[in-house]
Amino acid sequence: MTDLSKFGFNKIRWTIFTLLTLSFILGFFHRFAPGAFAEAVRGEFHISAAALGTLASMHFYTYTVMQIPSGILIDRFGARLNVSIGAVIAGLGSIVFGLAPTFAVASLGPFIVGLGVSTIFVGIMKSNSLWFRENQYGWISGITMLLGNVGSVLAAGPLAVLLQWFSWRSIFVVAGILSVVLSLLTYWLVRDTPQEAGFQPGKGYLPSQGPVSPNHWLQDLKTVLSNKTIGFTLWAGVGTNATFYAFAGLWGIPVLRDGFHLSNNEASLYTTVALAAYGAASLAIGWFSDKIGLRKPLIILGNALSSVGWLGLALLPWNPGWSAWLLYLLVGIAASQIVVTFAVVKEVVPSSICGMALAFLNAGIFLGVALLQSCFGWIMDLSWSGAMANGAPQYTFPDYIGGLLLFAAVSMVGLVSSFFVTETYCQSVKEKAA
Ligand SMILES: NCCCC[C@H](N)C(=O)NCC(=O)O
Repeated sequence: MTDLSKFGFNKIRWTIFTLLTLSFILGFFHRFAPGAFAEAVRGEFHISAAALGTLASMHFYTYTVMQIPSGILIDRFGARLNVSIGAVIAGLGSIVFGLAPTFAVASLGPFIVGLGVSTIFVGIMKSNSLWFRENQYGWISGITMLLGNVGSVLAAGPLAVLLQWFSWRSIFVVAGILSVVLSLLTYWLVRDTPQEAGFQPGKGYLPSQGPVSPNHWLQDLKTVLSNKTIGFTLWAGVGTNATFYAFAGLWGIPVLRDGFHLSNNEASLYTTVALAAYGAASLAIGWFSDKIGLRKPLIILGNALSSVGWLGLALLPWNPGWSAWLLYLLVGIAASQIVVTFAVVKEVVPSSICGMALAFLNAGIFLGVALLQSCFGWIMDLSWSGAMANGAPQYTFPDYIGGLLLFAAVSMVGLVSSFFVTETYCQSVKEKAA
């Protein structure tokens, strides 16, 4: 084995990080593209809005269901193999969607894409845990989240512009080909561990690396599921991050439109800026947590800010303008707490099974978003006056208060849970000898 220099080490790890991040960003393209291309796709297949919603949601179903299996596979066989295979599958799904002759075949596209991209986020987080030192994990997770978030912004505006020159079909086929190319590059250039890339252990700049777990995966899964801190961090993450995603992704715009008569464009500015603040705060909170060597106070602070934000949105007499900006930014910034939450989850289990633990938290947040979005709508319908216009129900601000109070309650449960999270001092538990 050759002992390469620190410069060589940095070059290899940033190449790995860049390749995995590009796949992550492409994953965001696949997640948000059906929204950007909604009218074009609907027009071509002559389908209703509900059918389009079902088509887009296929991605989320397979993605969520596949999180824990992906974590298990990544812990066993590494990020390189799993992300390479995942990116090829995602690419094929995108090509199937782009070439689909019928709506039934098109529905298969997001299903296959969701299956493929389900390996990417856990793959990158696991790879980060093996290529970056423990006291850099918050910072590198923050950069990962920030770049993913950039992907979601890119997927909205620039996609709509691309559609002026190219058909949605050709854009999906090209995205599919790009995924396949990224998969080949990942297989060629990514290495699961510094040792695999030829670095000798014992150098100061090398992160320590645990062995592959000797246990049956079911036993490791039991270890993850029975870890109390993981349970508490999940509640804390749902209280901040799932509530925010449920709001920014669905209810944050209609509440301004129905409650204050803002146009769609004016209202969407608030959620876009809140998402941008979330991305920037993710980087800051990860860096700050590593710097002070603490995780728990930031988890508590995130849930406290989130609770105040949701209570403010439900009960204060806010209006579009500075008070709305303040409250939207507050819940967005509080949601960045998820970076520290992911770091704790990685640190309270041996590194050999951290893929599974990260996947469990991610799946829980996805499920939380889906459930919270539905419950919010269901609560709105309970208070709805029955007013209709052009065949659609008409809501007013008071109809949104129940949903906002629900989010406040979930954040407060998260706040209580966050006090029970174990402080890791930014260090992983040690691997037990096999
Ligand atoms: N519907 C979005 C939920 C986001 C959950 C989590 N904060 C996250 O960013 N996960 C990364 C991923 O895309 O899997």
